[in-house]
Amino acid sequence: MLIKEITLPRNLLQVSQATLPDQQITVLLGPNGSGKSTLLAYLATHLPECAYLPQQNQSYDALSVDDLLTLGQQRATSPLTIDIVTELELAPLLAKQVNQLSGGQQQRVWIAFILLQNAPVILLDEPLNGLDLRYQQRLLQLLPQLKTTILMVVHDLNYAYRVADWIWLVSAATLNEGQPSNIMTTTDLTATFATPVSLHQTVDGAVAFWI
Ligand SMILES: Nc1ncnc2c1ncn2[C@@H]1O[C@H](COP(=O)(O)OP(=O)(O)OP(=O)(O)O)[C@@H](O)[C@H]1O
Repeated sequence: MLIKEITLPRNLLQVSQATLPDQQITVLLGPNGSGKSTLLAYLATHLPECAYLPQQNQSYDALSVDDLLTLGQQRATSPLTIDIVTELELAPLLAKQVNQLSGGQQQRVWIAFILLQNAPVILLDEPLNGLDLRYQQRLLQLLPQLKTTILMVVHDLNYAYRVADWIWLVSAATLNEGQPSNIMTTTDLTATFATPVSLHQTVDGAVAFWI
């Protein structure tokens, strides 16, 4: 596994370097206000060739969905082989204006806009915001197929555990990183979120976090 060493801002975290595994999914976990969005915004301006989905989307609202997705495609240096419009079921929305869509529909469109750019690094700040179960599941299946380097903020521990190859856990200006089973321990999660977290193993071996 190739690992990118990246430099982090000293004013945000006590650690100055972290690893972003190449073509893997890294999930950034941490409490509200711990600096996850700030870190992603910093990386978006310091990592070359990355596509960035902020927590609040920019306003290209007057554009049609079709035009916005075309803009995403135009930013790609090579076209994506996966059909994102089909994967995220966007065909019925193409003729509509982005600002005429529901919150969850808009989020799907913005995710598609980012993924279509086929960037070597993708930064997603809480991409699950507004997505119902069906599209959370779609994204869970879609992201690993992209085979690109992804760093995403997720609050749902179970989703994080399932999608992540690697975890960054931020808290009190520290960053602990490693494989999900090493970092997402009940002791560390309980301490990080100042909330009791327990872990249950189902009969088929799946792991479930409970709060
Ligand atoms: N626009 C801003 N101006 C001033 N301070 C800000 C601004 N945005 C965030 N902060 C501060 O920076 C710190 C980190 O915020 P950030 O949004 O990065 O946290 P976060 O971990 O993404 O939180 P959340 O889980 O709530 O999204 C917080 O203390 C916050 O108050």
